[in-house]
Amino acid sequence: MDQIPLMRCPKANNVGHAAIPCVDLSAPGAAAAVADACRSVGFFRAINHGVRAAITDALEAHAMAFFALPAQDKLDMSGAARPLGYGSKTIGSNGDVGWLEYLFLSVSSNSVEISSLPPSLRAALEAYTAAVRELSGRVLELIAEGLGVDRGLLRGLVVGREEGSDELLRVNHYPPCPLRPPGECGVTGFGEHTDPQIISVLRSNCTAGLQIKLRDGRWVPVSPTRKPSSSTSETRCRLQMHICMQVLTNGRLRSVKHRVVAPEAGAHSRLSVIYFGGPAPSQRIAPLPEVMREGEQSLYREFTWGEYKRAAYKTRLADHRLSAFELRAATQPPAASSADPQPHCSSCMQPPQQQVAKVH
Ligand SMILES: O=C(O)CCC(=O)C(=O)O
Ligand SMILES: [Fe+2]
Repeated sequence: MDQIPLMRCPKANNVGHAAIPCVDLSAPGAAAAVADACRSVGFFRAINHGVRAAITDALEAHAMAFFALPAQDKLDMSGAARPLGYGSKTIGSNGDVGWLEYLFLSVSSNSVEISSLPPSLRAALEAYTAAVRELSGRVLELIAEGLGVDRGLLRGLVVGREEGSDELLRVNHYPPCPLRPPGECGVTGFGEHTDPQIISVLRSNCTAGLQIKLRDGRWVPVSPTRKPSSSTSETRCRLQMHICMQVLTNGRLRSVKHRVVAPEAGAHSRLSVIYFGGPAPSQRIAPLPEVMREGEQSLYREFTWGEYKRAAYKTRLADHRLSAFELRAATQPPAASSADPQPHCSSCMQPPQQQVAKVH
């Protein structure tokens, strides 16, 4: 038994399902639709993406079997997350907590780094990574096309680099939480954040919990996907544009803030798998001249991916990870933190409190 502090997570506005674009990646207008979704929301649901349901189903089954093992076995197989490995309730090393356990892996060279994972899980992770890497490459091509730049420009940062790239896979398991905070609040599964890489592909089992923040500030739930029928060969994936895409496009594409509310007692466990694509540590990151208009001021200074990652690992989940690289920061006094204020429960009108709960 463990004792951990829990944060309350306000429930989202129940209005936004329609606000999340759905893009058919095989349709003729896919490039424009993807670029539009990345400009407006920073998040979309993809269909006809080519990742077969058999691959996601196998990963889901093997991951669930792994999470059902005793805690010590999970730690012995993968090591404690620092930041890679098996983690439970703590996220990163800067004080973030959530009602979840997870595996966080480097999957850069087509082979999952943690060699002591069960072979069937490793094989499922490798098959999934290969499929999702390909999907990410296609989406990066579509984004480039939608932005009117060379098709290979963004893909080349992440996929097929000889010197390797920075690809990570996170498998999150959120068991139902027996606690019910008062009012319209749930328990935080994964706190508010923007993902740190260039592109993320998120796939979850058919459970609710994910919320995203729209440009107008409203948090909206992302509706769970339906179980695929036997005639459907692929499940739905969600794609998110991430923080460094914001730099590369000089703010044209925005990172989306998102968070997860843990399932309530009696609900199904949530399982999500997120692929995070990023470049090699030596890659220089700066707004792409091809994307900018003549005379446009760069909003960010140039940095290397390695420099950015070192800074990112020092931040907390809700922190704004780009502040050190914003050029405005050099001329204006920096805000204490550009993260949103701590969430309040709308119905109980109290700041979230830390509750101490016993969890298994
Ligand atoms: O579990 C989810 O659905 C999302 C988790 C997430 O945002 C992350 O791991 O970065
Ligand atoms: Fe995330």
